[in-house]
Amino acid sequence: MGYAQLVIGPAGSGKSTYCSSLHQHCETTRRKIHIVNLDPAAEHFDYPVAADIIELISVDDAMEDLNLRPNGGLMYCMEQLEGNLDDWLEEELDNFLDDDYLVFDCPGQIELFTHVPVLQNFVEHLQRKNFNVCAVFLLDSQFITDVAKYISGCMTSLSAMIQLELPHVNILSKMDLVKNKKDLDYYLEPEARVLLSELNRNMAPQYAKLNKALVELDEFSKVNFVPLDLRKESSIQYVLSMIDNCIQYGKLLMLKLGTSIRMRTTEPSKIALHKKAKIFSLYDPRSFPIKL
Ligand SMILES: Nc1nc2c(ncn2[C@@H]2O[C@H](COP(=O)(O)OP(=O)(O)OP(=O)(O)O)[C@@H](O)[C@H]2O)c(=O)[nH]1
Ligand SMILES: [Mg+2]
Repeated sequence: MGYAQLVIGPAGSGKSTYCSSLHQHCETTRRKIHIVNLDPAAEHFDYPVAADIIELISVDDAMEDLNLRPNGGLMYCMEQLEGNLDDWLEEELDNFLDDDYLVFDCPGQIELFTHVPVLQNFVEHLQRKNFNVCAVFLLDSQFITDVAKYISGCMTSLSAMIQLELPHVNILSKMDLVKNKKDLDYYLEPEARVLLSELNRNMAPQYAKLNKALVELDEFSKVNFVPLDLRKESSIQYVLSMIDNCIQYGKLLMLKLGTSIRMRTTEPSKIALHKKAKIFSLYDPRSFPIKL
């Protein structure tokens, strides 16, 4: 059983920076993760690249060979990825161990997770290879300076959730740039009634019916954001443990640990205590209180 995060979100939302900080955090905590670059336009990396789509195709090559513009070039590259799942991806995955933890740093074109099936097929392939996959959707906290932008971010996330049909964690990135954290409480625990009145106040009256329909969407209540401040290890750990929970990372490890503890000690109270400590630190996000 392998584990994977699919890091998605609009362009510039902080996906690659998140991957790099996550890698550093895992190094510090002596945990092994591998970051795979799926962005054929990426040139510089702040993390060691365990596998790279550029070895298959790059946007520059696609643009030059087919006379495409950057967006067309990127979509072409992603189609190439889709067509090479059984060979290129298969070969790359063979380089990892069965229970490895991979983090896929995706491009920011929103069509990739709204209406083009590339990532959907990619995920299905990973699942066939026995990976537990979680979608990690990043939204720039600067994006939600007003309620309309917040709703638009939620809709994008929702469409990724519906398309990918994966366990899904929404992250509000770049929290270090938020001056007044209190302003965000409103969005982190949104109330439909308050959102609606705010929307109506900001928009022309002809949108009132649309606003009401949007805010009352049942699925809308499933979109919740977790703030992430990369300056704080506790914040990274909190987000990571939420994602681990979603993909049940640690369950197998815990079983193995349980067995090895039992082999070293036969005293039942000690076994229970050790197990409890491990379960708590591996699974429970509350063991890493988040301070904003
Ligand atoms: N202050 C601050 N800046 C950040 C943070 N995360 C990312 N940035 C900046 O935001 C910009 C975009 O970050 P990236 O990590 O490249 O974003 P991305 O989502 O990978 O972008 P694309 O790959 O182009 O879609 C860069 O200038 C980063 O330095 C953060 O947590 N805080
Ligand atoms: Mg990037």
